Amino acid sequence: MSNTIYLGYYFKVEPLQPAVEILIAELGYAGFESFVETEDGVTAYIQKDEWHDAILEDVQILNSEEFTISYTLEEIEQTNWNEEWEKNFNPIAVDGVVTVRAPFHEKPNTEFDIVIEPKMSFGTGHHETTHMMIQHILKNDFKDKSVLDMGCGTGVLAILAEMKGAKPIDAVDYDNWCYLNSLENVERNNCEHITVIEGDASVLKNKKYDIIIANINRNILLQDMAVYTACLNKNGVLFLSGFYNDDIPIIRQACENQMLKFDEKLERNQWVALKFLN
Ligand SMILES: C[S@@+](CC[C@H](N)C(=O)[O-])C[C@H]1O[C@@H](n2cnc3c(N)ncnc32)[C@H](O)[C@@H]1O
Repeated sequence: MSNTIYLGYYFKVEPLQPAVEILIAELGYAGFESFVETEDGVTAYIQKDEWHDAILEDVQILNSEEFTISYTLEEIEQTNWNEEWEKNFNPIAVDGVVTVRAPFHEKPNTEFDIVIEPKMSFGTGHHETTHMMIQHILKNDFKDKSVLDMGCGTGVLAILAEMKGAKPIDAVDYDNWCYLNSLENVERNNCEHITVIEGDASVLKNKKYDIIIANINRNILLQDMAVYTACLNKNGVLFLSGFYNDDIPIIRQACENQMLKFDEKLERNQWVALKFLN
């Protein structure tokens, strides 16, 4: 890690909230890896290798007339990411039942205590979509269910599924960093039933699951929906997130094309997490 070249985008945002929160979420989906909130906005980092010309094209809040957002850009050699995120990562509590925290935070009193070293993978519980997927997992029966966590990030959802009694569990991510980070976090939480796999939907051939959790993004979900549903057992459950309220009709249609039935919606700040039944 020590010599990786990053690009730092220094965003100035006026007024700050909720624009900064939305900006971070959108940049996260565009591929930015790390964020540091500042007095007048936010600094967002992306590896130079991951950067492309159209990186800000889908960041819709930049076109908003409600907020004034400007930025400057700088190339940096980042050597101390851990220190940056440790300063900015607070524990997250979901519904007073689950805490997602880093190893250096104090042990909480919640029923489920998930310790993750997020470094740069998505899945600290801070994002709306992770938060709602945690809520879905809490509300549903996972005892002895086989589970796929597709796009596992830090592995946080797979880890909670195991804590709720699921087994066996496959946690899949196509990003090498997320794969390694999930392996670390699985071990850190003493999970025994999770297999972490590096890859995309192509690794799902001949697999079957009672429950599939996929918090990815609209386009990947639409692209891989048929593969997911082929892996879902009869009476299985599919949880989807990583998209906005406005995307529901197209996602619902894709699920209904696969004969899945819409069952429940959770919503936070226009992000949604849907539950479908097979
Ligand atoms: C929004 S994050 C979700 C992380 C975590 N599951 C959570 O809920 O916080 C989406 C993850 O999906 C992964 N991903 C994106 N496209 C993928 C694909 N086609 N196959 C597998 N993983 C993918 C990304 O690397 C990222 O870690």
